[in-house]
Amino acid sequence: MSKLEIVNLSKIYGKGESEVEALKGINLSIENGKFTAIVGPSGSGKSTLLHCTAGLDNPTTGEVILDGKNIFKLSEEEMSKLRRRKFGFIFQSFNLIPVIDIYENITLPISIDNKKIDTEYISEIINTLGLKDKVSKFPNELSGGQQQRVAIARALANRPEIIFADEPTGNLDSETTAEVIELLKLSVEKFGQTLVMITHDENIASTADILITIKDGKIVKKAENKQRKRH
Ligand SMILES: Nc1ncnc2c1ncn2[C@@H]1O[C@H](COP(=O)(O)OP(=O)(O)OP(=O)(O)O)[C@@H](O)[C@H]1O
Repeated sequence: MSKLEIVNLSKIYGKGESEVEALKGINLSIENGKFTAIVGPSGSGKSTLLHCTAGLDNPTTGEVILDGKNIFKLSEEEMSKLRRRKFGFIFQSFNLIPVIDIYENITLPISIDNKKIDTEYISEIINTLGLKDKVSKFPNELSGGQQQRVAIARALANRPEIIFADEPTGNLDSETTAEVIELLKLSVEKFGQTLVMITHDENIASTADILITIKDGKIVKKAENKQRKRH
């Protein structure tokens, strides 16, 4: 069953001579509980697609349907609630808050929403991501890989329906990359969440359930990997 329907999405940046058609009529269903990887050359429109799909940017035309509703028809308040409650984000830069400790960083999406923290679930995430002895530390006391694990934990904290990740390992060395990706996939499988990830890394892409290739703002290939190893 699909979770999110992307319908005829297009995005034009700029006007006149400086106009760039970044997305040209994208149609795609994001499948529930699966890991979808998006690959393609630099400038092909991957980040634009991810940002529009996640409601971080407005498309020029097209719809993104979640729970039967076009997210671009939501009010500003409904849209920010949607981003806060149903979506989780992981970017290349970890975007942790330096003045609060790791536990507070991880639980921030819940406290911002004035929700009660499910301490058992949060402990499970913290243990799965190997962060148990780091919870009272501050971001600058952690390595890049550890900070990205915190960002993953934060993205999982409010049990989002979908996690969007834009080159989440772009700033990490290859060993840490492998470790972070394994943990991300393990978390997604263990907690049953949908993951959409942009990556330049062919090894990572080859482990996805669904591999989408974008070129010049269009989907040129959609491949399903039925053999993917499960943990
Ligand atoms: N804010 C913007 N203003 C104008 N043009 C933009 C803007 N953002 C992206 N573009 C252009 O839109 C096209 C698609 O960019 P996008 O960042 O989506 O590609 P990408 O596949 O994610 O690239 P990369 O792999 O290098 O991150 C590019 O030609 C880019 O220069």
